[in-house]
Amino acid sequence: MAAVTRLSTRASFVSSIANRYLSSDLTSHAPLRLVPTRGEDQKNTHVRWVFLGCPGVGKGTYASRLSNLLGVPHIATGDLVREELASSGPLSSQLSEIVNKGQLVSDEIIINLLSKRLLAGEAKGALGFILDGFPRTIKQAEILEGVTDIDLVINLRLQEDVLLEKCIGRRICNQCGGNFNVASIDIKAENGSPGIVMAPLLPPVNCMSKLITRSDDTELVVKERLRIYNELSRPVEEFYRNRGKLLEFNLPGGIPESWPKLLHALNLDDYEDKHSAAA
Ligand SMILES: Nc1ncnc2c1ncn2[C@@H]1O[C@H](COP(=O)(O)OP(=O)(O)O)[C@@H](O)[C@H]1O
Repeated sequence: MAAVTRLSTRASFVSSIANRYLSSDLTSHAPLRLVPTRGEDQKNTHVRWVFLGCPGVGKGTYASRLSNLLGVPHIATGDLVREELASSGPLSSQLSEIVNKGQLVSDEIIINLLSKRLLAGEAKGALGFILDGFPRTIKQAEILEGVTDIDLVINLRLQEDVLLEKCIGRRICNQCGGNFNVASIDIKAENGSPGIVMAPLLPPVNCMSKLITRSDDTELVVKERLRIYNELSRPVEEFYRNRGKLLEFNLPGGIPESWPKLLHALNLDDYEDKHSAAA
């Protein structure tokens, strides 16, 4: 029940950070608001969770499932970057060069995209968030800490050879946006490390002809993203570990094996039962 209790923690009003943390040219953009501007005494039920983990680990998959279950927006900064890329707006060519090399976009650009997304959610009355792909640097974690209390940080873990295969096998339907994976993973237990089996996550027939691969999911770029994760994002795990907020979760396999265990780790097994009974 601990997680359900966390769902009803008090709302906190978040004010502008732009002039506290960012370069002056950003102060004209939307401030980063992480929680709607409602009364502190109002009993808002919301979640302020963060997903950490290497590229390809499944942050998007599990964050999106939890978002549906808990009725909280799933905000993936990678999706915001890809939307900006697809919009052919002023940032588009600059972003495509960075993303296709597997590098990180500047904190300024990311905060700006995230702020806009949060304000749009706020305008629709969204409460709380499940962040995926942010924070990715210590500076981003400090910015986040300056504006809101994060309740929980879930760190998804998988061994690196599996991550590489999963990224390379990832496919997206360019019509419905569904995420699939053609990789069939079967790694035997070795030298004390457990084996892992992950069945492919194949698309329905009507998506088959519309599958695309992300331009940054090539072997070379994935290896660079993993290197950058280890250098810049791994310290973020330690940041939250030191604050007692990190839940480490070693994925035991694909979605059928991992999802129930993740719900159990989050004390949400009852929550899912009640949710499906009410639906
Ligand atoms: N918080 C962030 N800070 C900087 N760059 C980011 C951030 N989130 C996403 N990006 C950019 O978008 C790309 C795709 O992000 P994402 O879909 O989260 O990828 P991954 O599968 O590597 O976790 C990243 O490689 C990076 O260039």
